[in-house]
Amino acid sequence: EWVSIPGLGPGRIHNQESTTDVPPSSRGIPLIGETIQFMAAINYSSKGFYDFVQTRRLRYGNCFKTNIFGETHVFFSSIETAKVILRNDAGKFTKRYLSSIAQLVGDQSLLCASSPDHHKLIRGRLNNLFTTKSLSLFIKQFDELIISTLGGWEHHRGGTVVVLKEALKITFKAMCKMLMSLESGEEVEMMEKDVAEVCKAMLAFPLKLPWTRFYKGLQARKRIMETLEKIITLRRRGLEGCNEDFLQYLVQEDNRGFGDETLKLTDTEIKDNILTMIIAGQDTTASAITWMVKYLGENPEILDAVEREQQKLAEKTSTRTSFNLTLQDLNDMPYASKVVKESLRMASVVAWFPRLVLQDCEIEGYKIKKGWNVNIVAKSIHFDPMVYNDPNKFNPSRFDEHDSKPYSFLAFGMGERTCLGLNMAKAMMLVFLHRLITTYKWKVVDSDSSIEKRAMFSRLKSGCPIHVTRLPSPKDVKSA
Ligand code: HEM
Repeated sequence: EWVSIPGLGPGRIHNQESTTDVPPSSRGIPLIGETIQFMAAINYSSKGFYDFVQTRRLRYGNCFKTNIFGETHVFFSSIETAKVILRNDAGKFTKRYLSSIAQLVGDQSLLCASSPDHHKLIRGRLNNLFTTKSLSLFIKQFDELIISTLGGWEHHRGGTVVVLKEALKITFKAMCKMLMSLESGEEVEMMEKDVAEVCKAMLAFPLKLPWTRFYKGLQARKRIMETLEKIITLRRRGLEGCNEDFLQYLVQEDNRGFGDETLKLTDTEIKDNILTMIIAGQDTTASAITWMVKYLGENPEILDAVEREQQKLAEKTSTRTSFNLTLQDLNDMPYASKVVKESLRMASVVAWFPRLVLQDCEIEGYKIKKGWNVNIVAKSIHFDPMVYNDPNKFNPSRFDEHDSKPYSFLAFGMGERTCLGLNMAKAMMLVFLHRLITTYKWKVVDSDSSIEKRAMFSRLKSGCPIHVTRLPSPKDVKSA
């Protein structure tokens, strides 16, 4: 169970020494600061990074300062500050990841773009890809993918599958198809392994020696870039049919040229951002799906309610010529949508959002200096009892009321850096849920809640193994 700390209002200070306007902190060791404690939490604690934050929140309150990798970091856990920093009205903040992460996903990546102008350019170009039309096509493709994958689960190891492992395979395939129309083959398998190596290296100590995780991650990135280069070259030469995918759109728009060279994305920008979208979309969504299955497995009444809703929908779709799920079907899943939202709150897959301070400013009464890093801890907000009643309880109905506090739900971030793929992520979770529930009776066979060590996104260590037994299909039920 996550520890919740009642009564920690914004800026409440527990440290007697902190009477100045500098955020409370422990000094740590000169130069190294609290790097060791931070890395220890990521590498050894069953709650990962969150353990580092929670220990200090208990000591100092919702705001504390520390030093990691030679830089000053201030962590904030209140909705008021989340609003100030994520809205960024005065342009005082920009995003900045640890430089090791930027090296792995690429310095042209939207995820890491620090310069506001560069971010705006890339975001503008990528944003065009996330239309309702592409979402509808994606839902159909994802549904077909899920049906074909899920179909064999009852024959797999006596009906036991590890949800995270399967979800990672499925979301990887979905991303590759949507982005580049890549479906199977050696290239895809190699890339899947390499993307996993890149992800593993993200929170590793940034040492470039051949046996380190970081080095292996960089090598994997190099191989991915070479594959993407080959694919882009073929597309630019018009040698690869007329695919309706994100890459084709990016290449075509570039060929049209807009008459403005500055709006063109270079091949490096395209490559970095294809990798970015695979990383941003695969691991996060697979982790969220896994947590959702775990929470439902632990809450049978909620599972019953969502089963009723989904079976009703399955009866409806089984009478249609195409029984694939549509965007409209997903809009007709009000309870499952709340299950998805509540799972995202509790899982807090992206636990914190890092920003760089561009100008001296004051937050929560503390002086924050230019050059410092400020971090919004979404997970602390999601588990704050002042924000969510009984936050450790999995309760989708808490979202029945529509008047939630602003900046209280941060699973996809907020403001100018909000997740670009949020509708696709929610769609994947809903389609997965529908097919799992209407195909199988299932139960979780390992209740461990520990988080996987060293993972960039919050992932369940057990991977959530489940045992499945096939249900009769709605058509069989009718004809019986
Ligand atoms: C459940 C799944 C997902 C979660 C929880 C998630 C969460 C997030 C969060 C919290 C951010 C903002 C971080 C910040 O402000 O510092 C973000 C950004 C981003 N996400 Fe997602 N995401 C998910 C799925 C996806 C998918 C499927 C895609 C792509 C298809 C995607 C693409 C992106 C991109 C490109 C950004 C960077 C946006 C920018 O900086 O302007 N995400 N995501």
